[in-house]
Amino acid sequence: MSNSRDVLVLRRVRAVDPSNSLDAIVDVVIEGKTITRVGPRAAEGVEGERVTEISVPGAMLLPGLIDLHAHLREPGQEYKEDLVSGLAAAAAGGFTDICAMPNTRPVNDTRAITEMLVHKSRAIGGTRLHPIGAITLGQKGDTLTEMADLKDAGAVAVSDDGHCVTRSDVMRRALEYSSTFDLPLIQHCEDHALTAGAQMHEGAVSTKLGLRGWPRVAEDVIVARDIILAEYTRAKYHIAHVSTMGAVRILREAKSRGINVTAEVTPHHLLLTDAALIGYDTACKVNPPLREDEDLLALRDALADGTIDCIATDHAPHSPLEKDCELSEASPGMIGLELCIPLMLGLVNKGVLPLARMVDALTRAPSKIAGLPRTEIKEGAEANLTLVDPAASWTVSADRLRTKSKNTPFLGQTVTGKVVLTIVSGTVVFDATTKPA
Ligand SMILES: NC(=O)N[C@@H](CC(=O)O)C(=O)O
Ligand SMILES: [Zn+2]
Repeated sequence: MSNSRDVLVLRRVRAVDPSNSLDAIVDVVIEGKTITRVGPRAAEGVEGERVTEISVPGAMLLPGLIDLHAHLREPGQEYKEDLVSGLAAAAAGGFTDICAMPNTRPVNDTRAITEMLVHKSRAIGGTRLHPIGAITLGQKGDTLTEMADLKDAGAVAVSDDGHCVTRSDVMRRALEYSSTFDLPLIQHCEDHALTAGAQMHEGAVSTKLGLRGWPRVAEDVIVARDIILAEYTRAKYHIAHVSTMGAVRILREAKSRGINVTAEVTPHHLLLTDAALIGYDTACKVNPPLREDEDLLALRDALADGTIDCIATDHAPHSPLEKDCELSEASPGMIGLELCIPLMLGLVNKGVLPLARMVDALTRAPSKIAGLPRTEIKEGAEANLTLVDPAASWTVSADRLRTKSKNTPFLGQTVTGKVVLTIVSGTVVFDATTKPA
């Protein structure tokens, strides 16, 4: 985890940082916490006892990845995940920074819990954790939290994720209140009255399986209403895990009118459809549900053209208690931190997603939304970096994952692309360079 190396040299890496118009084979020299040299021959002459060299043939160096949406389950559900396992999974996934959703037990709706998360995660070290505070007390959707306190304690955004703020009056006040503290408000867009009893996306597959569905419009009506309220209040509004073609259309139109709205998409919504539910696999039960081909294509297009700003994992660990059961009993969610890079590189390799957009969507874009310091590859910047071996193939299996929970439909699949090194503020927090890929 820690390292006392004074100088770290990454030799001949393909450094990709679109925010600095960088895509070149270079050496990168890190001294202490800082990137001191970046260039084709930057490592020349750097030698000595305290120099550590890392050379992974064909490796790609990215600015440290940032996840706006992860569930670490602490406090309260440590049997699914805790800060130690969640931060270890984040580091192994290449994330230098992750934002933790507040749907814990109890809900993070107070200064005390936010402070606990900040202090405990700092003591653990490694990937940095940025708490997200609740919008309403207990995420019940009625009474606003003390957002000034949450922000002061370290919260970077507010969200009732897992639940939607459905009341329009509450949403209006929440947007007004959060904007006075310049906190982005992240909405889980679901009109719960339209999704009661839903197990999956409403469509031909749900009909065939005899399962109650969550229609696209349950997401679309909230997105539309919220954008109207965001325009009215001039607040910073962010859509969590957008999943429908209708929401994409509304988002695109809002952006074209200059409204302050942003959105994230998950890897699973870019790769899977409701067809994955045909075997009643509880690993594929997730909120919002996996949709249809036309949604998936709309999401891909919108991510590629920047209408959707960023990729977020929505890492949602659940134990066998919540997943080894009937679909109707199962909790929604899937893990994501350690699969994000291979899954997204898969889309890059297929020509669906330009590499520069993938990198931007995992680095600059989320840092801007959450107001976090940027991670970047340039001389003088703090060394927050992710080294990836884009050619390494590996098979996803429970024993290779650091997260406590193994709920993913990608188990058993062979993927290409592997994070080999994660550096936070000059310290190596994950290192697979010496182990076989
Ligand atoms: N995505 C999910 O299906 N589940 C999330 C909650 C959420 O992000 O809505 C969870 O906390 O398990
Ligand atoms: Zn959600």
